[in-house]
Amino acid sequence: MISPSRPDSPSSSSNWLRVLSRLVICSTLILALSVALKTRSRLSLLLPSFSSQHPAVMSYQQERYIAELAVQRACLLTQKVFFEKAKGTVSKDDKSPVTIGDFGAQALIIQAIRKNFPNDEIVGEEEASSLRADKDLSAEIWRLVKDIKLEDAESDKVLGGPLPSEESMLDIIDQGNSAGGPKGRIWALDPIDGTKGFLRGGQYAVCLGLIVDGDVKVGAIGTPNLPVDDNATINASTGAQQEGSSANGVLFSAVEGEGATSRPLSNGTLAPSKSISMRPVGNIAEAVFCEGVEAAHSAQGDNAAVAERLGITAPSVRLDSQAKYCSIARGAGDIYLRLPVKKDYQEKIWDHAAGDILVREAGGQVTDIYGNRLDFSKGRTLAANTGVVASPNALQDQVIAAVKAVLKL
Ligand SMILES: Nc1ncnc2c1ncn2[C@@H]1O[C@H](COP(=O)(O)O)[C@@H](O)[C@H]1OP(=O)(O)O
Ligand SMILES: [Mg+2]
Ligand SMILES: [Mg+2]
Ligand SMILES: [Mg+2]
Repeated sequence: MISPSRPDSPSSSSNWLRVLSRLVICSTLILALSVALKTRSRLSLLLPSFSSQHPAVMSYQQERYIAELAVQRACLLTQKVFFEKAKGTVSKDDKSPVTIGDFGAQALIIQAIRKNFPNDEIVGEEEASSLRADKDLSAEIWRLVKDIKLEDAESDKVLGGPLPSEESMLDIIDQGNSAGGPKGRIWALDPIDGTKGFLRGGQYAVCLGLIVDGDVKVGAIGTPNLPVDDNATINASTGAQQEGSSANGVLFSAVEGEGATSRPLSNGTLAPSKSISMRPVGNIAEAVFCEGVEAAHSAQGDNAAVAERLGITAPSVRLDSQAKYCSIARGAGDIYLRLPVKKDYQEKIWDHAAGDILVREAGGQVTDIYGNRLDFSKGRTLAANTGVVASPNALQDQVIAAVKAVLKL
């Protein structure tokens, strides 16, 4: 027969022990929870810098903001050069205006990256050795750079304010010397993309992309001479007819998984943005090509053969620079073809990084002529790719099939 247990029996004291140990576990859990909550609220106060090391927390919002603001400030410089010095110089065979704009814009943008993301690497198109050898040119660029600031003092401070000296400007230009590669955070910078367009008085772009572990995550492109109106007719010679006109000047940006936006360029804080997307095209024969102006940069005869194969009859929109990516991303044109002229030309990462994410986030695909995604992990060039084909998701397979047929791939 089993006797009933008494309060002082061994089984009753083990009950007490169990209750006590539960109490200890509960209070430890409560303590751990409160420490975690406090740490989280402290992190959220530090979020801008925290997110740069832990992108999942805030998906590159700070990077996008700095990229947009830095590109906007650099556009103040390029436009100053464009209106004061560049327009029409192509006929005089004087390339120095674009050189001034290139170096000046690269200095201003790298300064902003260094200030906000000091551990990141930068692949910039320009390097300062030729400038160190040309004291007059260096002094001229410094005179321009030192006076460029956003009208809003706070925004300007975020980018690091004015550079301290001409020497520091040269040093900073050289910090775009990263070899690129498959690991880490690498900014790809083209301070003026489409130098020919710039000199022609037409389209050019200031382009900045952030590549993380070989994939583009953030892009910002300033196109001072593109019309603000998405539906305005554009061609190679559409430019900023008048200095200070509010009809032209657009800032595009995109973050992976967050869509693409555009806003008018401004002199101070960022203007309100709107979301952009590629145009839905039901019948591919109704699509419009966006192509380069320079015959040396893409094979225009092959482009025409692809258009014919797809039944496209509308004339191509011809533009210099990554303004082509921007145009198709906002539905001002549908398909961007850059078919190779020379087999051995390797495209540069700064010529495509920002455009790649912009189009992908606007509902398109960007591949090479074989239909492979652009591979930004190979160093300073797209060594694994040949040519570029970009179009809305629904059309890409058809376009690639036509490209392969024309190029006999
Ligand atoms: N031989 C070439 N093939 C393809 N692209 C080139 C070639 N030479 C220069 N580029 C780059 O092509 C881009 C502009 O071409 P497009 O306007 O036809 O798209 C620019 O990035 C330009 O450099 P840069 O940045 O120095 O202007
Ligand atoms: Mg370029
Ligand atoms: Mg360039
Ligand atoms: Mg160049």
